[in-house]
Amino acid sequence: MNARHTAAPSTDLDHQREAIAGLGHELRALVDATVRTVTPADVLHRVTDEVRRLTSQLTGRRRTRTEIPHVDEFPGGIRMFSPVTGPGNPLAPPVRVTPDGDGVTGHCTLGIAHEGPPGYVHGGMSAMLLDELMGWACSAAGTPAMTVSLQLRYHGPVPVETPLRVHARVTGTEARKVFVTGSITTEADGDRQLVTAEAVFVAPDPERARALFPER
Ligand SMILES: CCCCCCCCCC(=O)SCCNC(=O)CCNC(=O)[C@H](O)C(C)(C)COP(=O)(O)OP(=O)(O)OC[C@H]1O[C@@H](n2cnc3c(N)ncnc32)[C@H](O)[C@@H]1OP(=O)(O)O
Repeated sequence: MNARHTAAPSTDLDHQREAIAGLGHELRALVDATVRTVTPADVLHRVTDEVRRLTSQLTGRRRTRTEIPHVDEFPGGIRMFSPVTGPGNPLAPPVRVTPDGDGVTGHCTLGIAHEGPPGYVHGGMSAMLLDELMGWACSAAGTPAMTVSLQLRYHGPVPVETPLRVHARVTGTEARKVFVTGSITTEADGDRQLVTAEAVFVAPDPERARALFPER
């Protein structure tokens, strides 16, 4: 799991993002502990009551389904609650994305919460990582777009608790269509592609984009 971000906040927005990331970090630790524990039922009941009590403290206004969080930059920027890159989402590893020469690279370590076969990553999780990174590659190329087709090949199992590298790059465009490839390797063996992907993304036409994202 990624280390908690500890840089000093400089604005209210940074302060809010810092707080969101802090809660996300602790919740990821809770999720990890939850899927590993062999503690007896009476302890689980006690913890369940405590978690229910904590959840009830997250009161006040909740954002609506289509509302873009004020801490985000959409499209193509910060997504605090993304299930892949969002530091505030306990479902996210989270993946740290960096631009590279010909696309984008994501770095993450998945835990037992993301397991499919024992000790290895769930295939759907690999698909989610690649889909997201390929979306970032589209944005990095100046064309924010949505997946219309995603084809994956699983060449070898992806280990959990192992630093991973997810790479994605745009290989071509045709009007609003963007063609993208991606791969997952371990950080230790960047030459051995464990999963590869080919995808077509489409940049929605402006009218469709307004209908899909009314609060953008
Ligand atoms: C905007 C940025 C948002 C970024 C967020 C992060 C994304 C992370 C990745 C995702 O998870 S995206 C979520 C999963 N994807 C979807 O939910 C998309 C569902 N599909 C749609 O909503 C519409 O297809 C879409 C808005 C993407 C496009 O609708 P449009 O009405 O704007 O496009 P249209 O249907 O006219 O198709 C445009 C071109 O794409 C082609 N196309 C459509 N579906 C295709 C397909 N499946 N395979 C190949 N090509 C396809 C279509 O033939 C056409 O080609 P031509 O221009 O050559 O005629």
